Amino acid sequence: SQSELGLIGLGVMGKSLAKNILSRGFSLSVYNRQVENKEVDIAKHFVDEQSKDVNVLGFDDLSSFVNSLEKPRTIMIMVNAGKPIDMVIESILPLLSKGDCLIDGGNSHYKKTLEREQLVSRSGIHFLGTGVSGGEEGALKGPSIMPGGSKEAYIRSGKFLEAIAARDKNNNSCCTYVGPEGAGHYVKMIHNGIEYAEMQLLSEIYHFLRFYGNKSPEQISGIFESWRTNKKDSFLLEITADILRKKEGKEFLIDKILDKAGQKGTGGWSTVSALEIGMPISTISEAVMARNLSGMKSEREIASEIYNLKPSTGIDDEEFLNTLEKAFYATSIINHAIGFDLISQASQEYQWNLNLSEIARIWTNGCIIRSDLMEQISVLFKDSDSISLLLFPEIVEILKTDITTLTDIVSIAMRSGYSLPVMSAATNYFLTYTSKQSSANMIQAQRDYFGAHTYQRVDAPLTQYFHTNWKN
Ligand SMILES: O=C(O)[C@H](O)[C@@H](O)[C@H](O)[C@H](O)COP(=O)(O)O
Repeated sequence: SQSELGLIGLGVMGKSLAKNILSRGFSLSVYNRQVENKEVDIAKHFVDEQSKDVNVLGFDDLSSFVNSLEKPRTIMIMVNAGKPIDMVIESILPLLSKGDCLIDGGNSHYKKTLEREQLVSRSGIHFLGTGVSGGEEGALKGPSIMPGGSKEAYIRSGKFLEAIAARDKNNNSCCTYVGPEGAGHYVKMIHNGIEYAEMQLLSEIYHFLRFYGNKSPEQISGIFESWRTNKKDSFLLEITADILRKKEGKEFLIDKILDKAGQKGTGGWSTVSALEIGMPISTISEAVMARNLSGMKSEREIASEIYNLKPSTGIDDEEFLNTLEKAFYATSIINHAIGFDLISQASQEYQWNLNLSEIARIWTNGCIIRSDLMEQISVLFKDSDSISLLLFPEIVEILKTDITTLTDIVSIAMRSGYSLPVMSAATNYFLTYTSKQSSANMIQAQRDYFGAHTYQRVDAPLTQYFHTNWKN
């Protein structure tokens, strides 16, 4: 008998997803190309590993793989983003029939996804550019899934994705049709942007508590564990507290890890997208810049010798820790607001008609940024998703009081010689976002002074632009 679903690419995510699919009772064909100088037939090896009661076929030949699938075919492609996905499409397209559907589950760039969708649709093939979040464990037990592309394809193939996805608190699937074209991969990209900033926020707070607060990793783990209560829990807070308890012999593993952060691009792409559509993205771009700066390890070592700055340590009493906890949560809210504002703006820019409440709902479980805050965001956007998160009364109530915790912690850190890139970016963003009068009138004057770029006036119709001969 033929398989209901096909999966190409048995890497970390592909293998876990394949096991997830089999655990839901679907019949599955898996394909993995023969890797040079590797004896093992990866697909055959995967099949041998599975228990006998699952329905799986393994192939290292693409046409036998395609012929093993029920028509119209649905094939998930789990290979690295970029060239590998184009190579798979190129080799499989001639083997497919009209109405078949390809699902790209990698971290592909949303503009490439649009190109690929247009390419395969010329052969009558459907394409779903699909964000999959949750890492290895999420892929196995239930990730958050963000499919975008042809609605028709989703109507037919979405059932597989909805079945393997995580469940939200009402037991609904954390998978929904996000929108047309590259909307699925766009939303996954911003998911990763928010993820970058949340990770950086926890990292800079860990570092501040470690060196300003003179706390051991274990003590900091305890503090983060305490923050997980009273509806402020998140997957990233949970794993960070876990990481800080990990020992190698008597030593903490965190102290053995080199402070040079890697990245595969989605945070940077989010920043480029914000620049393209003219939106602020400061918490996310600062997180990307912090990774770039961390990469300059040897130069930082030279600079630290030359400048020999001595960051001071401070009093980290109960009050300080309470203030820090509030500042952490306030920064996280501002970071999420920035991410959702960008999604909302992109939705208008590209006419994708994205549903922010549904996007937040499928991010309440399975994905890396799942959190109690995301539950609240999903509910808030249900009422209206045309305003910023920062304008909902429930959020105003929190930030109106807690803005002082941000300015307190950031100023203590700055005075003591510690950088808090994401927390200070959030503070700067919020102070400007909440000020009727910004400093941009001076920018307009300077631009007009040296470049006659003209300016609008507060006392004239906004349709009129003025130029001043500043020298006279
Ligand atoms: O949602 C997820 O499951 C992760 O975000 C996943 O997509 C991956 O781990 C990122 O690629 C990490 O991104 P960097 O390698 O850029 O940190």
